[in-house]
Amino acid sequence: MAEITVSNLRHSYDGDLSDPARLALKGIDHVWRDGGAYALLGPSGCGKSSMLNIISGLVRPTAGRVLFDGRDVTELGPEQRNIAQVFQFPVLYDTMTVEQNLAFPLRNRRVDPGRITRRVREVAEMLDLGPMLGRRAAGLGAAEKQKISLGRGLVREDVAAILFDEPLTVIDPQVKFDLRRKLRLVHETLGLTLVYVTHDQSEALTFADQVVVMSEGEVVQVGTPEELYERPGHTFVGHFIGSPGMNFLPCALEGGRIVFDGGSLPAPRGLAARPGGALVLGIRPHGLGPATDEAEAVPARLIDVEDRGAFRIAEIAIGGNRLRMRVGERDWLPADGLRVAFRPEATLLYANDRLLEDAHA
Ligand SMILES: Nc1ncnc2c1ncn2[C@@H]1O[C@H](COP(=O)(O)OP(=O)(O)OP(=O)(O)O)[C@@H](O)[C@H]1O
Repeated sequence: MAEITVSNLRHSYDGDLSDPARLALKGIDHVWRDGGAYALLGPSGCGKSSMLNIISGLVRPTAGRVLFDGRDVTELGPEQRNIAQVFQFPVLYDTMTVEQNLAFPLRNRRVDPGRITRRVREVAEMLDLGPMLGRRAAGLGAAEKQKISLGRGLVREDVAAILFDEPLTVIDPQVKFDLRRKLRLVHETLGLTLVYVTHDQSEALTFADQVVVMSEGEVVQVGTPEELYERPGHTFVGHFIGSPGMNFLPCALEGGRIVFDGGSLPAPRGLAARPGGALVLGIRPHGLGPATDEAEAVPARLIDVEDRGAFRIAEIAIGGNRLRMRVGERDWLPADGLRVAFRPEATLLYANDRLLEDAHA
């Protein structure tokens, strides 16, 4: 396994770098640590597959460098990079048995037969493929076939990293959950560097130690699932992660207070300089609650309440702002005279979409 560094990576599919807005990748610097379990998360078209294909060597970046353990591999093709890649749809040989399919990447590299048998059994065991090693792939269902594809990615011990490009899209939800758990287990057992591409936040958050969030050709935040949830570094992350996403209120700092349409709150103590650029207050639905005896509360109007089983999501209006507030099943929500408290540690400020790091109340 290797540490993979991408440095000032820019990519345009027509080779023209003159218009930054049109680039598939807009100057990315990132280090994929050796042995890390990463998710690469972002909406369709944000550049995830481009990044993955540049790491594996399937696509050459228009500008920038790719380093494996400090060695520049930018000009090398996929076969010289030693990367395993698992795609959305199963890639295997229908006429071969499960065992032959799993062994194929090793036989191809003339690995010692004894080692092949051991490794194939080990990986088959981890993926629950042991009982079907002798069966032909042709007769198996989509989930089994994709498990074999995953297994073919995992059997090689010499790879720099294993890249998964939305590998569970064709799998039904229950099996998906199971396979994700297995992949985590495989990661813990084998200590491989895994990069898992997905546009599904729950997949990313349950799989990865570190989530790399991309938007419009840029990496907007790298962090643990908890960091992304509790302290989104960018308004895009607040909006994209969480269901429902973060609430945002345009605001200004005046006389030591954050002032927004419909109310105000004390300004964060740590805020040294007055930030420039468009300022917004961000707060997760669980950072809001009906005020009990809080001195600082903001008048709000209840619009609607949605039952989500163990909790409810209330839609409220504060001035001209619409917000979502998470409330317990038994919390009392008055139709008139509702006052809402903002949990200070969940109240974050963003200038030009970037979190002001020292800025919570
Ligand atoms: N082969 C290609 N030729 C031209 N443009 C491309 C090509 N592949 C991707 N693009 C463009 O590059 C941008 C990034 O696409 P990319 O496939 O990397 O994003 P993605 O996040 O993986 O999206 P998806 O989840 O839909 O695959 C998009 O604007 C896309 O249209």
